[in-house]
Amino acid sequence: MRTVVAAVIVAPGGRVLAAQRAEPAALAGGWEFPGGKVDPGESDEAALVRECREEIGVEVAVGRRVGADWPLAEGYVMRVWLCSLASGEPVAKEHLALRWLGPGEYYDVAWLSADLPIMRAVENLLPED
Ligand SMILES: Nc1nc2c([nH]c(=O)n2[C@H]2C[C@H](O)[C@@H](COP(=O)(O)OP(=O)(O)OP(=O)(O)O)O2)c(=O)[nH]1
Repeated sequence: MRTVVAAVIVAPGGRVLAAQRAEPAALAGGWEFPGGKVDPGESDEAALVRECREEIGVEVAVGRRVGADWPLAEGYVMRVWLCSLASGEPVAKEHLALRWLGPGEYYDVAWLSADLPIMRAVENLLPED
């Protein structure tokens, strides 16, 4: 079983960063949390920081975990953490677009099917404004 890590980057005002996948064709256009596969020998947290640096050009501070292992297709599980921005502003290096979703906008994008329950869990963790 391989692990995919993903970062729910939370900014002031309860904004959450969503990223639109560019590939593969089956997932292109769907929205996800920045992240990717953990490399052999790499820790989950190191992979999370690396992927955010590579994909959106920011340094993140890793916070609390969201849920346990979230099932993905094809022998993968996803592990998710709340993160905050330590430095930089996100830019789409590998995605089609990035979008900050404020409270009331969390379901305004077409989340990948695995991500919809994660967004619901995140909503319960974020303080209400
Ligand atoms: N990063 C990320 N992947 C997700 C999410 N939801 C979801 O179903 N996935 C799936 C899509 C992909 O099949 C897999 C992650 O693969 P990836 O393409 O992001 O991994 P990677 O950056 O390491 O890319 P690669 O080196 O394998 O090309 O997990 C999510 O929120 N974030």
